[in-house]
Amino acid sequence: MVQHHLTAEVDAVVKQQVAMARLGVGECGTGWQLFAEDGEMRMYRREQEVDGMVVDPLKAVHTVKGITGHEVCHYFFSPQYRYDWETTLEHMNVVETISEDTLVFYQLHKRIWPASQRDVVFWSHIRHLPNDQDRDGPHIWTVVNQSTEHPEYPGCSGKTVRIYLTVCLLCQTIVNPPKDGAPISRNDISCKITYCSVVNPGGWAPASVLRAVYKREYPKFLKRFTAYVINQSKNKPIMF
Ligand SMILES: CCCCCc1ccc(-c2ccc(S(=O)(=O)CCO)cc2)cc1[C@H]1C[C@H]1c1ccccn1
Repeated sequence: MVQHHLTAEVDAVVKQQVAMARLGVGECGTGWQLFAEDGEMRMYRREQEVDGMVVDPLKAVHTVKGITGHEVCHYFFSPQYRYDWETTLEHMNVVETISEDTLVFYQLHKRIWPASQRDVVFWSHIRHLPNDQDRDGPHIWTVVNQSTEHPEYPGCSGKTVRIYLTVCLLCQTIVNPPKDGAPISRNDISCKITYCSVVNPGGWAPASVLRAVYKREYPKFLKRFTAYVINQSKNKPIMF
């Protein structure tokens, strides 16, 4: 099978991002500050600037009952559901289908006053990995999104500012089998979610504006997305 020119990059970035996501916030060195908490959800960020621009890495951990890692990654990766949960989207389209588990997206996000409107081109890859703690346990599922270039979407349209991002959603399914040997139901499962994101906002935007936007948007996004997966999955057979 002829390899796509991105195949090697996808494999390298996915491996690197999964390794990073697996590190707890304690282990990846100090500097992680908790900035939002809601029930089981904890959101951390590190204050980081690149060429005077705020690119604060974000790491969120969350545990959600009644859904699996496969289901969380399925709804995060698949384009047909995106408008349902990504409220900051003005337009999205699949630019290229590299394979059934690797797509290239274009996304135009709603303008966030006073900054100019942003857009992004990224490849998105979904993969499951053997669970190295529990050999016969459910696999770990991940989706990695990484900015990329695409000839049809040069980053200099003038009207919008091109952003750059690396995102890793890593999901571990926890099963507590019922004592009486009954079949596993949604009451017996939960999903440990780690969401890592680094967004370079492209053109300059005031640090105070960016930090306020991230502080507001990320918790909203993760709560809304996980609620969406619960609602979509509740009356369907469990996807392990
Ligand atoms: C002045 C603001 C400049 C940056 C605006 C912007 C653009 C894209 C993005 C973004 C793009 C993709 C992803 S994803 O995880 O791959 C899912 C697929 O959509 C996630 C977040 C974020 C933000 C920042 C609003 C902030 C924000 C944070 C979470 C959600 C929406 N907006």
